Amino acid sequence: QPLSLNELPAGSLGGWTDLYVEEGRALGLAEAQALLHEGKFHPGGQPILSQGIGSKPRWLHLALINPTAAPISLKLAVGTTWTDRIDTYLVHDGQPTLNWQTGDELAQAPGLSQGIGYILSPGFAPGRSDLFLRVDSTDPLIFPIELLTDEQARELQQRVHYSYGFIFGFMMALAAYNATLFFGLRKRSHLYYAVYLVSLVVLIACYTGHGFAWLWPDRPQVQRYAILVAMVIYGCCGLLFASRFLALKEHAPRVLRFVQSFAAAGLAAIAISILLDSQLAAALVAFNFAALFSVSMVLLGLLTIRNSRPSGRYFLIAAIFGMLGAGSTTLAVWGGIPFNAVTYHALEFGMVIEATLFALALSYRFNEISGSLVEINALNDQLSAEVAERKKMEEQIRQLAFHDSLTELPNRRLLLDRLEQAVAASKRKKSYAALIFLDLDNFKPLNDLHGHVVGDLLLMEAATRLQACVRETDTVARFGGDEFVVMLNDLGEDQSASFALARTVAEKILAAIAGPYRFTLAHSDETVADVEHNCTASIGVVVFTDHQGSPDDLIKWGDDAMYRAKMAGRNTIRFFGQPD
Ligand SMILES: Nc1nc2c(ncn2[C@@H]2O[C@H](COP(=O)(O)OP(=O)(O)OP(=O)(O)O)[C@@H](O)[C@H]2O)c(=O)[nH]1
Repeated sequence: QPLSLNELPAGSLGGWTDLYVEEGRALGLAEAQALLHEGKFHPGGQPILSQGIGSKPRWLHLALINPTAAPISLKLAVGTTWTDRIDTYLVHDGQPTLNWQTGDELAQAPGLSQGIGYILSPGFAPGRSDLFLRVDSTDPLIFPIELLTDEQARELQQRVHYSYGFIFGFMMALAAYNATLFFGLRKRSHLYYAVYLVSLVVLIACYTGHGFAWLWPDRPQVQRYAILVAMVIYGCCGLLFASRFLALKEHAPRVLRFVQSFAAAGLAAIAISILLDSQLAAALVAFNFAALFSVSMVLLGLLTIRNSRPSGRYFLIAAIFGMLGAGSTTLAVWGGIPFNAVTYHALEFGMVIEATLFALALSYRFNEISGSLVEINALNDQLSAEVAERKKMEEQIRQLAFHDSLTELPNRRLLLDRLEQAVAASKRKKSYAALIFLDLDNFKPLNDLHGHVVGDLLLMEAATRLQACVRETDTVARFGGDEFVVMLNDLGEDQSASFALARTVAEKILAAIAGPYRFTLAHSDETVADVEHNCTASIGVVVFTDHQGSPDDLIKWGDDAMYRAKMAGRNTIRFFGQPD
């Protein structure tokens, strides 16, 4: 029963066709017509003919009738963009009126419509027409046939263009975002993810015919393998990303080796198929690889879940969507499940969901890392604080070891060290230095009368006064009890000038110490008492240069001279080596 062009059903017209499978040599139109007359064609049955990889060429016949008095022009949309060869004949009143060849075997394939197939604009004269289509494809043979009005065809093309615009835009934006993240964060998962997305865009561009239409329209030999190679590369990029994201190297090195071998085997097999120029072998490799790839992604996700890595959960869900999508489309194109809009576009739906979930997985991973970074920073701060505290303690220990805790002046140990340096320096510079040994006079009665606290206050005050008498480069040390030692460096090369200088300082010290001391004491019964005390010092001075003595000698000589000052009635100065 011819199909009326006035009342065309929606969707693919495969159910209205008659079908003949070519055995052996290729037939011409006349032979096909004869076979149709002989009743050798059988009903097409399914709306979309789907025969899988490497099927035999087929003839399809569609009887049509234009019941109007005027010619009707329609759009005939047939095949998929990867169909190798389509020969279309329109016969009116037994006479061929149209003979049209296309398919991705031909350069500048006529009528190629990206994302749809091939679109032809036949005119149907009033009365009966017979449409004969010979289709030959090593790539999976999927053959929708639709007759559309100009308006419907335009709408279909627009819809397809917008959908792919969205898919390409979404994937490329995500890829660019992840590439940027990689350059910012130097995390290779982001880079591999960007590469994986780009490989997916390339794959989609290949099988929708965008590549063939825009990039290599004159190279059908490229088109012959482009989709199949893109399928394998896409799988390898997916595995690369998964291996990195799931850190297989660290957590499952054996699985990583297996994944690497699988990817290498896929690449080698497709390369060999191309070298042998076997499109059939390449198609079998690509489809088997794609199917195994989908399964491996899910297995990898399961493996990481088993190893209780939380980001593996996102990965698994994403991989399941990806697998359902890629698996459905692969099987539909391969001929395993019915080919329709849903199964055909399942890959794209699945991938948009997968990409979104992978992006979530990556941000989750990012959160995990920044969480650890915050912890590390906190630990670092704690550690820095502890190091600072330790340094402070060390400083305190050094202070205690080399300083007197009451007056904070250098103690005897540091004094000996400085004396050693001073002796060495005077030797080097040939200049004089002086050691002033000082003992407070009648200090004990102060302690006895007012207590040790007052004695301490006086010692501290005496230390301050001593420091005020000398230069910063000189040293004032507490030798012990009420004894202090002042060292004067660099008095010059002249002996008598050095003696004079040392005397001047000693006298200055004598005067400074002799000033009255006033303290206000707060007793435990909350009464306050003012204490005034006059104190003097006996001073022994040693002026030395070069190797006149060791530090111990110098101190001893200073002590002797001081003792002479005590003997001379206190509050006076005596020089070592000089008569009284
Ligand atoms: N308050 C206080 N007293 C101290 C400290 N170290 C030593 N003394 C006291 O200082 C006194 C030192 O006495 P001496 O130097 O022997 O005698 P002095 O009374 O000063 O008499 P001369 O030196 O002979 O004039 C002792 O009574 C010590 O107990 C200290 O750190 N604080």
